[in-house]
Amino acid sequence: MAQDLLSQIDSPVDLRRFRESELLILAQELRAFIIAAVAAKEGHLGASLGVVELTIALHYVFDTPQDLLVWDVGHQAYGHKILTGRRDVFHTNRELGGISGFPKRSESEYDTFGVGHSSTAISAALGMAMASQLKAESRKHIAVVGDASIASGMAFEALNHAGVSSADLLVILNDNAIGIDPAVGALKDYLTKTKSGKETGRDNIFESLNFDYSGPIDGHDLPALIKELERQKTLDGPRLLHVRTTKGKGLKQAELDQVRYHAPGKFDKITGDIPAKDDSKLPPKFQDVFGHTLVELAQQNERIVGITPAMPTGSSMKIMMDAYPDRAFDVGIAEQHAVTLAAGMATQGLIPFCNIYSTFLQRAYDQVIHDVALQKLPVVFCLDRAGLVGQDGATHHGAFDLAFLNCIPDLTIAAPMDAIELRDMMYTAQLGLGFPIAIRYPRGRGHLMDWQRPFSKLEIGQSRLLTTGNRIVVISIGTIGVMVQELIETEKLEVTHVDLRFLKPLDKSQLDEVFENHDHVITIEDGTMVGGMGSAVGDYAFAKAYKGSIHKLGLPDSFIEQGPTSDLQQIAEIDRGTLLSLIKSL
Ligand SMILES: Cc1ncc(C[n+]2csc(CCOP(=O)(O)OP(=O)(O)O)c2C)c(N)n1
Ligand SMILES: CC(=O)[C@@H](O)[C@H](O)COP(=O)(O)O
Ligand SMILES: [Mg+2]
Repeated sequence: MAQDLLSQIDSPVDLRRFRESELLILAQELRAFIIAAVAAKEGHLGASLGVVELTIALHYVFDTPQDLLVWDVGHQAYGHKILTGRRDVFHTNRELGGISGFPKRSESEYDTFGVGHSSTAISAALGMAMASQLKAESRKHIAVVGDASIASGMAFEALNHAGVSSADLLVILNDNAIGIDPAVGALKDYLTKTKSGKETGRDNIFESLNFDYSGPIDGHDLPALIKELERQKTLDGPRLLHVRTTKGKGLKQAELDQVRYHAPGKFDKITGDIPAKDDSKLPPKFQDVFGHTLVELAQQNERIVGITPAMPTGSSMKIMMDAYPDRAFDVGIAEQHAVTLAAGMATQGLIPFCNIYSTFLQRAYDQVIHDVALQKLPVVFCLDRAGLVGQDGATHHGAFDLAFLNCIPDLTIAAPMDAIELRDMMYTAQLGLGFPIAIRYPRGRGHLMDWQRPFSKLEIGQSRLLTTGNRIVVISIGTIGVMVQELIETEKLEVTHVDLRFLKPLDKSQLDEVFENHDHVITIEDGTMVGGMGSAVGDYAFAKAYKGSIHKLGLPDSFIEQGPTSDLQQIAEIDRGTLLSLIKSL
């Protein structure tokens, strides 16, 4: 790039020295930098490309970090990171020991709020604005939130509150008409139709909530953005600036196929092409086993419906949506609603398969307890991305589901070891259980090529004895059992292995037997050790006055950062080497 302005920017202070004409060149450089970095190292692409001009304009006009800028989700904040002192370490984005893929308070004073889950920015920025008022500090507070994220309940709650506050809060609605998948819902229709605030007057939804609404303006017109932000800077109180952008802006393929280029993996930085991969010789991803199995079951059972909160592609619910458009629903980023919607459907005899990433179910905890379990409604929760997820890091690991679900009465909790078990659990779940069940499985692929076997009904709460040894028993839950079994077989260990299958109800008769015949119990899981499967087995052993030793392997009581899942397993000591050493030491 001829001028290389980007390399002159170590902080937004440097940026503010540029002339507006130079900022246009800088936008090109920043875009090229993001494309090159993500092409080589993977990560979120489309969202950051769409806000290049907005990011430059915000740091140019506002006095960051004195003025507080909050990004929603944070997957669009790559430009922000690069302009705020992290250009030279950006090649470590999402790597083990590198910078996080999301804004993170411990990483930079410009990262005012840690994000990863959506729809928090307005609440957080409002909280900051109210704190500034109380402390009589003069600063601006800006929340940048996407069109899909603003449709979430939490964002509405924040708008509702902000509208009756006098807080100095500027909400920038970054409207690109898409989330990860095409945006859904009535608000999307409304936003698409919105013309200028002046034309719609008090009919404008944000004005009705007491916000000073401006826009929509072109989010790629840098001079216009700067002008408007300069104006906004002189204002006070709750205001919303509606900015229209194009996700993937500046890379043709990313603009044309916005879903694929949300996080495309490695690609050619010049052509944008994603290298063709032949996946036909690989075992399927668990999400695809879920999607195809759901369609198979739906063919046989017309009471089955599918629900996803904004993750049709990631969860493969899309397979069901394509096969049965009238029976599968993307409800937008609305985990709480998704769970209670499923509960409502279940009251009327439907069998909802509600697929939610483990980490995002955290948002709907009360709904699982109050709306589903307490009423014993037969909702089938399929919890994808359970366990460690890799590069998304601490905000996204599905570390807590086993622990937070196990204390809920009347909820069955299952975790398949492989694709066949996943299918059989889904099959069993729709046979008219009369109670809710959560089936959790991880990100990525299983290990079985031959997985599309005829269904078998599983006994709820019954484990599977995989090997019989003596003295030592390893109890695993979920896919980590594959590693355990492979270790036992390759090392020819005389160790008993129980694939627990169900955390709840616990297979007490199997546990009684292994306590009776073994001196040492090892539990291993890819969830937190605090309150997880090991705790449940330990509690039962205590109740039975088991005299042997119990060794718990699981995620520690600390947040685990990003990195390749296999590295994180080693760090968390739930890997093959750790298990082998432990077995040998016993
Ligand atoms: C609570 C929660 N649910 C789901 C997600 C997964 N997710 C990440 S980005 C995204 C779409 C966001 O769309 P939008 O707000 O329009 O931002 P854009 O990607 O278009 O910039 C979703 C569903 C999440 N991060 N948090
Ligand atoms: C930012 C966000 O929350 C999603 O984009 C998430 O990174 C998707 O994760 P998967 O890649 O596991 O679908
Ligand atoms: Mg969007």
